[in-house]
Amino acid sequence: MSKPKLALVQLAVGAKKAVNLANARSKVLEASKAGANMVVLPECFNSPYGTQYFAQYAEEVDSKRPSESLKALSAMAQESKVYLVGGSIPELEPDTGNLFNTCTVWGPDGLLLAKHRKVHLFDIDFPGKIVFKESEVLKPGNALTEFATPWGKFGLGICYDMRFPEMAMVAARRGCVGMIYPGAFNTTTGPLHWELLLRARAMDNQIFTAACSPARDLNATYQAWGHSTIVDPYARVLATTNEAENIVYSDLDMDLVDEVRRSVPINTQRRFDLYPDVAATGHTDE
Ligand SMILES: NC(=O)CCC(=O)C(=O)O
Repeated sequence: MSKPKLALVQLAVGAKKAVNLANARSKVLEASKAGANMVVLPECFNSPYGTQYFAQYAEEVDSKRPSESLKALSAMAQESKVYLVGGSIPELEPDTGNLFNTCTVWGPDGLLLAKHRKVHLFDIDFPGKIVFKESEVLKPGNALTEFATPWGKFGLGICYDMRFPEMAMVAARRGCVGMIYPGAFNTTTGPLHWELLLRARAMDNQIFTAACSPARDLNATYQAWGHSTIVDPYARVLATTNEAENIVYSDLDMDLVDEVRRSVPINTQRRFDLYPDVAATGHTDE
């Protein structure tokens, strides 16, 4: 099948972890019944998003000793027979006590396919609007991550990671056909940059991009932007939504990746002689 259906579950996340897990399960099943082959959950899908919550909700991420959220994700993927990008959860590394913001990806057999620790921590200071410092409590991951599906390889990033074009560029040069970002932008930077970043990453790399947010909770300390969005390799928005709980669907025509690359062949026109400090890794002319 060259047109898998992608579903982004813009989940309403609250303070009760068990409720979040149950809600995620019912939405993943709903998406699967609607024909989705790949389903994405948002950043921090099992806990409210905020530095004050990470330690309280954190779990070990070890598929050999699955914790509450990992068991739930594995079961959801298996029950619904989808590729499941399990949003992210706060991860506790038991040996060091370090905390990470971590995404896990599951196959339709319920087995763990990939684990990505957020590489670029969300530290911003937008005067009069928002100050947020993930690095006060989290450590950054130190690896780029991709996972294989029957429709091609996808790169993974978490939210703020989408601001770094190098990550998506390297994934595309390594043959990824898309980037998936569980994310939780806010009401200051969301309207400014969320869609623009997704379209930019798609356009520069001629890949699909998708970002899945939690729904906005007006009682939460952090107001998520919502607007979960899927973009095609021409940088066209295929599907999006507002801030309410919802599932965003789109069929992905995988032939578009080659089509746009034939029409606008930037992949074979790069001048690495003029920018030798930019890696040519995986570039099609190598
Ligand atoms: N959770 C995040 O990383 C938020 C990123 C964000 O809002 C941004 O503007 O970047």
